[in-house]
Amino acid sequence: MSLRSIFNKASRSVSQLLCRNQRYPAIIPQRLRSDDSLDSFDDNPYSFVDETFLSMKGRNELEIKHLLWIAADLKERIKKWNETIRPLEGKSVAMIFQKRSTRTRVSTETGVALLGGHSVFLTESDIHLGVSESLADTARVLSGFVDVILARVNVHDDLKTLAKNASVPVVNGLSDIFHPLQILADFLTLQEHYGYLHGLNLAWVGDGNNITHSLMMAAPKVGINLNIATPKGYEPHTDLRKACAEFAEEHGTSVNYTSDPREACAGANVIVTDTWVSMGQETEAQKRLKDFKGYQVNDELVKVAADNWTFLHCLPRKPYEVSDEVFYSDHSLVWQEAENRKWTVMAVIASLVTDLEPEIPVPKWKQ
Ligand SMILES: NC(=O)OP(=O)(O)O
Repeated sequence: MSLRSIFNKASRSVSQLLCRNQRYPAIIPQRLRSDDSLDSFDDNPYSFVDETFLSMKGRNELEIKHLLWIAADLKERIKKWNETIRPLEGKSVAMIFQKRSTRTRVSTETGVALLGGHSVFLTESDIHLGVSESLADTARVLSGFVDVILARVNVHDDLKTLAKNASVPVVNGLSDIFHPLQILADFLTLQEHYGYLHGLNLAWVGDGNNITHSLMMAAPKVGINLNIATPKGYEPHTDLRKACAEFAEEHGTSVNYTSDPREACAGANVIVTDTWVSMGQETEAQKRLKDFKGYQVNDELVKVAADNWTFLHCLPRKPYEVSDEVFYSDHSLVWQEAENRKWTVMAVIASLVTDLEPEIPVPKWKQ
């Protein structure tokens, strides 16, 4: 045994001893189990309870932090200590994709494999999805084969249909309304960079889209203050603004909306943006490029940010929304953020179907 591996082993043992009394309550998988809970799937896509992992609207502070802790634990133990952790041995994940993907697809496939599981990538041309077999029937059939369904859909209602009819957990791999997996990766990245989440001021600059909505459902709960700048007509959904305000009030955080990117970025620790033309909006491209003029995150805009500012982007990136100077700067955490998609989706899937508990010490959430 080399000196290095003896040192690694000793460090791991000390970590495990230190964290023994610091566990959060385990997350109980909140799957649909009885007809009673079907009532929560009403016609309003914004008001349902998050029964599986569709939006993070229904996830509380402890659950979000527990997922981040599991993700950090997997990253440290597998990547740093080279441990073998295989809680998904014998388990399968169906990955339904109605849209293209690099990060969500590859992070899930490789992450599930790393945990000992098996994934099946299914596009609309592979299965009878909504064409010669209804989504509901597809959900019922897949539930007999796999332990988790992860789906990237055009319309959020399709996720609800899958979740309503599946007897296994359904994970949102992106919909028109939410992208919760991305937000977990963002939080893990910020936790790694700053060493805490509570008290960070995060400025969103751009479209009030699925990423914005997911940030709004989670950031106030973990102590992050939000300043959201969108052009008129591209604001986040009103019902979600109401929910976000309630989360902020409950957790003592702030949420502000403006159409002025400079106002949103003033004093910001974290600046986040996304493409101005999401998948499926290609026909609106010309109008959107015009409407978002002045919203580029660039050297001029970041002058008003805090000295320790960082930049996040879910990717893929276009130069319209962020200049090369910012995107490739030392302040940009985008590659670390992309990698963290893997550790966080692993945490979500493992926590839904196994009793996996973290072994590293609980992260320090406050400065
Ligand atoms: N951020 C993200 O979801 O990337 P993909 O579209 O490549 O999955």
